[in-house]
Amino acid sequence: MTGRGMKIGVIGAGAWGTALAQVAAQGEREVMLWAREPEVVTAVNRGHENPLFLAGVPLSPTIRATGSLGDLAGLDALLVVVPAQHVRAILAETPVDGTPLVLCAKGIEAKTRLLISEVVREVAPAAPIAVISGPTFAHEVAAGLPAAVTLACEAAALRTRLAERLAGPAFRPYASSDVIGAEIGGAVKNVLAIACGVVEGAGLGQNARAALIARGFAEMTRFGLARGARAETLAGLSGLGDLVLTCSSVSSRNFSLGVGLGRGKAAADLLADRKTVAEGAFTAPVLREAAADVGVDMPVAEAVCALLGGAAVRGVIDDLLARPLRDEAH
Ligand SMILES: NC(=O)c1ccc[n+]([C@@H]2O[C@H](COP(=O)([O-])OP(=O)(O)OC[C@H]3O[C@@H](n4cnc5c(N)ncnc54)[C@H](O)[C@@H]3O)[C@@H](O)[C@H]2O)c1
Ligand SMILES: O=P(O)(O)OC[C@H](O)CO
Repeated sequence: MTGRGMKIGVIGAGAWGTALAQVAAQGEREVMLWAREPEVVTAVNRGHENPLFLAGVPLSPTIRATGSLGDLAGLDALLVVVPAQHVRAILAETPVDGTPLVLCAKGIEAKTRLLISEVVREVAPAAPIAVISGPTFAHEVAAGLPAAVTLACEAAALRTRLAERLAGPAFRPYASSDVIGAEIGGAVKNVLAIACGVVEGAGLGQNARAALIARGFAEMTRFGLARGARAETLAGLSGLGDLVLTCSSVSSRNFSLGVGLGRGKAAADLLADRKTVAEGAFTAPVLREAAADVGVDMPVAEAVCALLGGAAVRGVIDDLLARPLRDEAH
């Protein structure tokens, strides 16, 4: 079978799961979308919209929503798009067996320090794994605006089939075999986006933001290389590409969280009662631990942890600027 005939299911009907269902439904192909919220199931099936997470985007009528994970049995591939901290629990209830899983969450599991592919190898050991990651605001992708992603999978045949299945006139997957590299870029950029939001919120200027993106990329690269990622993946769509996007726009939930912190608001207040996820808030503390595990210095990520923990913005910035001078290559 060519990739074009693959039957696709999507687990998670937040903004990104809904946008990816829309991508997979191009050409009037059927897609099964699992939503946790019954009102989302009803809205997608009756009104072809997801007002809770992707308001204002008309969805393809060939997307069928379900609240039962059992309805995903027997499909040819499942896109896993629940937030990183929930992937383990949701997959434990999903009939996966040997179905390929395409991991789309950007984060690190807090209680284990595992990348999501490592979590999935524990919970669904027979499933082949791929990762989609890159600079993709869901509302733009769902509206059919051009976007490109890294599609990483070690198995060349599956990689090709998934790329054939998901590519569209405006959605371009670029193939890679570096699963860990694609995951690390997506997870780390969310933490760095919070830092860039702080720069914006505290009014520190465009020079400071550009410096932070460059030094943040140096941190991402040090950590990624220590964990076995390839440098070209980190410099590609899922690393530098997504870092630049997320560090430049209030469309990013992580950047916006940072703006609030930079204006002196408390993290607890900014995070309370939110329906949408700012993954960097969960990733920052575990990234600090994971970096220490491999002996990598990540001062920007450390600063984000301090701010999320309630430290005053001015003091954290002063500490960052007062660090000993060093070679740029380190
Ligand atoms: N939104 C984007 O533009 C975008 C783009 C690329 C990647 N991502 C990544 O996709 C992942 C999902 O983000 P999103 O933006 O689609 O979500 P969202 O913020 O739009 O919605 C929150 C999601 O979390 C789910 N959820 C909440 N509590 C849960 C629980 N206990 N168990 C399982 N699911 C639960 C909700 O059902 C909903 O699907 C994240 O890792 C995010 O970083 C998002
Ligand atoms: O809104 P954010 O910060 O979760 O970013 C969304 C995507 O990851 C951008 O690629």
